[in-house]
Parts: sequence; C-alpha cells; structure tokens
Amino acid sequence: MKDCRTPSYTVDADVKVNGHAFTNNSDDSNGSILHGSSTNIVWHKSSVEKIDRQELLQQKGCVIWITGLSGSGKSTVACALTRALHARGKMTYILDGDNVRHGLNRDLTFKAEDRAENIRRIGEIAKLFADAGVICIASVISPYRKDRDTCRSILPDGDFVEVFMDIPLCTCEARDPKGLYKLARAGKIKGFTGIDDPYEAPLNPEIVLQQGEVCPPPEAMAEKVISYLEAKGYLHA
Ligand SMILES: Nc1ncnc2c1ncn2[C@@H]1O[C@H](COP(=O)(O)OS(=O)(=O)O)[C@@H](OP(=O)(O)O)[C@H]1O
Ligand SMILES: Nc1ncnc2c1ncn2[C@@H]1O[C@H](COP(=O)(O)OP(=O)(O)O)[C@@H](O)[C@H]1O
Repeated sequence: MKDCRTPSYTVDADVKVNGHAFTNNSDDSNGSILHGSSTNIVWHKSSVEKIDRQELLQQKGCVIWITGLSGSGKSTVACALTRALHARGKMTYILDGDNVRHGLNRDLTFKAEDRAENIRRIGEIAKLFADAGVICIASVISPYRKDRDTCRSILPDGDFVEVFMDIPLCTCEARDPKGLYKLARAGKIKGFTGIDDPYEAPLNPEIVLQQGEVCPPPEAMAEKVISYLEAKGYLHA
C-alpha cells in the first residue's frame, strides 16, 4: 500500500507562482504545474496580499527557525522572543515541535523519514504564517540539514532565519528536564537525537546562540535575534 505521507513526485526543480516558491514540483508536458500528488490545481490570487497585511501589522513576515538538541533551550528562547516582540507590538506565533506533535503531526514517529515529514509540514505552516505577515518562530530539533534547507528554499530570500542553539550535549543532558536522556542512555528510548540518532549542526546559520562559561539568560539570547531582525528591517513594514 502506498504511504500517503510520502510524496510520490521526484522532480526537484524549484517553481515560483505569484512570488511563492515551491520545491519538488514539475511542469507536465502541457505546462501546468504539478504539486506532489495534486494535479489540475491553479493558484488562486487574493485581492489582499502579503504587502497589505505587513502594512497593517507594521512588520515583515518571516520565519525564525530555532534548531538544536533536546534540552538546548529552543522552547525557552522561543518564549522569551515571542514575549519581547509582543511587548514591542509585534505579532508572533510559535510552532513548537513538541506541541505540533500533539495535533497535526501526531501520526509521525522519530524515524528519519517521519522527522523529515514533520519538518516539511512545519516549514509549510511557517511559510503560511510568514505570508500572513506574522513573525513565525519554529522551535524544532530538525536534526537533518537537508530538511532545514528545504524549508529555507520555500521562502523568499532572507525570510528564513536559522538560529542554531550551539549548546553542548553534556549541558543538555545535565539539564534533562523531561528525563528523556536518562531513558535514552538506559536504552529505553531508541533513536534519541544526540545519543543514538544524528544531529547535523547548521553550516551557515544566520544566528548562533552559544554558552560561554555560563549560559546567557534566554532574554539575552532573544535580544540577539531581535537585533538581527531590526538590522534586516523585519520590525517595520
Ligand atoms: N527519539 C527522540 N529524539 C528526539 N526527541 C524526542 C525523541 N522522542 C521524543 N522526543 C521529544 O520530542 C521532541 C522533539 O520533537 P521535534 O518535532 O522537535 O523533533 S524533530 O525535529 O522531528 O526531530 C523533543 O522535545 P525537545 O526536548 O523540546 O526538543 C523531545 O521531548
Ligand atoms: N539560557 C538558559 N540558561 C539556563 N537554562 C536554560 C536556558 N534555556 C533553557 N534552559 C533550561 O534548559 C531546559 C531545557 O530548555 P527547553 O527550552 O525546554 O529546551 P528544548 O526546547 O531545546 O528542549 C529547561 O529546564 C530550561 O529551563
């Protein structure tokens, strides 16, 4: 039986329709665009566009993609960031891996192909939020470089801001707020990221959040992201 989570297309050309980038699409011989398994679909344009929504919100929609090991502080930084931006009158929304797996992605496991599908879906949702003019904060382990790069590729240039939580495994493991590392070390969880499953660190992230002798407070880390957004003009229409 065909797995409905696995796209059946294989063509990897990038296509743009009304400024929206799509990957893994292809032109058929008649010139109409194929999106995954859906055929005979036509892009419907709205009379209110991203630029209008951005004007209303006085900001630019984008995706802040926070990647790192479990326990590296992704959710904590995401919360500090949303709070600080909200206080400045900016509209944000957090897509947290744990939370999305409670609903939309509850059918997915932690096998590599399910993690890829998890990231693909979160990337697509984040893209919709960014198109809505919202500053969307995705906090997900997203262990594979290729999956993160695919999410980057579906957004307009500059709108995907990769934030790497460069926190050593030993720190994450010492924190272990959910006791998952302990279970993984005991062999009770198989395929745990950083223990017996890979984590591919970003090669060229826009922002790296590191610890020195001590870990900076989450608010300071959030400020680093806000400075980047300010410098790139995302906090104004
Ligand atoms: N095998 C395995 N590996 C890693 N993490 C695991 C695993 N099983 C459960 N968990 C819990 O799931 C949370 C990660 O979900 P994500 O959707 O962010 O993961 S992924 O991006 O699909 O890899 C992650 O949350 P965070 O600790 O907030 O990162 C864990 O609590
Ligand atoms: N900057 C920080 N300094 C010290 N402790 C932190 C920091 N950020 C997060 N923590 C702590 O580390 C643990 C894991 O943080 P969390 O945000 O849940 O990580 P993740 O979402 O990456 O799994 C929590 O107990 C949290 O309080």
